[in-house]
Amino acid sequence: MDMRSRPYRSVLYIPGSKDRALEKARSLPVDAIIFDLEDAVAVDEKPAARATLTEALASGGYGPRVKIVRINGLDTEWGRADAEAVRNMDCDAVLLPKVESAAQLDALAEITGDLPIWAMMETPRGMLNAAEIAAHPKLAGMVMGTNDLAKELQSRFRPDRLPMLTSLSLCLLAAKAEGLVIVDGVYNAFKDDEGLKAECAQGRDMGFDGKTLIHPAQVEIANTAFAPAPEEIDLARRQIAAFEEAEAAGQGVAVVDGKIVENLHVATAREILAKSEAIEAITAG
Ligand SMILES: CC(C)(COP(=O)(O)OP(=O)(O)OC[C@H]1O[C@@H](n2cnc3c(N)ncnc32)[C@H](O)[C@@H]1OP(=O)(O)O)[C@@H](O)C(=O)NCCC(=O)NCCSC(=O)C[C@H](O)C(=O)O
Ligand SMILES: [Mg+2]
Repeated sequence: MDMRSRPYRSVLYIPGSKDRALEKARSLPVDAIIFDLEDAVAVDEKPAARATLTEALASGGYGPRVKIVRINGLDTEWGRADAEAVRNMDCDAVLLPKVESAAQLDALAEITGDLPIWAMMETPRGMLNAAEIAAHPKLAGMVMGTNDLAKELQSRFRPDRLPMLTSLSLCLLAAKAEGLVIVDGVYNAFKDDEGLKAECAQGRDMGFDGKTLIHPAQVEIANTAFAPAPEEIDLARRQIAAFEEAEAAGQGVAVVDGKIVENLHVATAREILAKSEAIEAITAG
């Protein structure tokens, strides 16, 4: 399956330094994993984490989960060594934090070659340059870094995320314009299921492909929120059938449940069914 057509409902951060978490992730029903060498790893542990992660990935066992390694920024003392190590790791993509320009992606690509790049979108300048960043030829996905963004914006947490909406929308527009994957930021209160559900629902409604997570307890909620619901699948099937029937009768529009169905709605219905099948395929396999 092509990297961009895979599901990304649940994208779990795992500190690259934590053996127990690296082991546990092999059995968690997540769509993708971000193996972190940046903020989840203490300064004293950075070089050791790089070695631990290289070994864990070489040992395998992560199955169909997309494996993304988040390195430290290239302007830090660890960034270059991380990028050189990632080039030889068994992973699907490299994730660069605090991306603010396409030039930063060029610099990374010089080290990591053909490996797809993902960008953390988490600074005001990154938001303003989102279109340029998304258009980079090596970029495959964007990850919202809402903790860093809140720090930079000096905004407060609100359940409705009003202070974040402009930034989330700018990155969504940039990612969608280029056909990239884009996943929402983390929900820090990992024991607050209701809060997480609400934030997942908001992210799903906005058009995000999934949510980044910090704890295994968050996985099921994200998987449910970002998968097509049974009612959506049923409606998609009925829309396709009704439209095909209308077309056969020489008409360009059908009506289902009192609402019009045109070509564009059929395209969305087919995407819903394709996503549902992709989820079934990775769940079964
Ligand atoms: C938040 C945690 C520190 C909590 O850890 P812990 O106290 O160990 O939790 P539990 O005892 O409830 O853990 C139960 C079991 O689950 C495993 N576990 C915990 N977290 C993970 C994980 N992320 N992946 C895999 N497995 C995990 C424990 O090992 C226990 O296993 P077992 O022993 O078998 O029962 C911890 O969850 C944690 O460190 N989370 C990740 C934090 C992180 O990655 N932070 C950085 C990313 S967030 C960010 O930076 C986003 C962005 O840049 C931004 O700016 O917004
Ligand atoms: Mg961050």
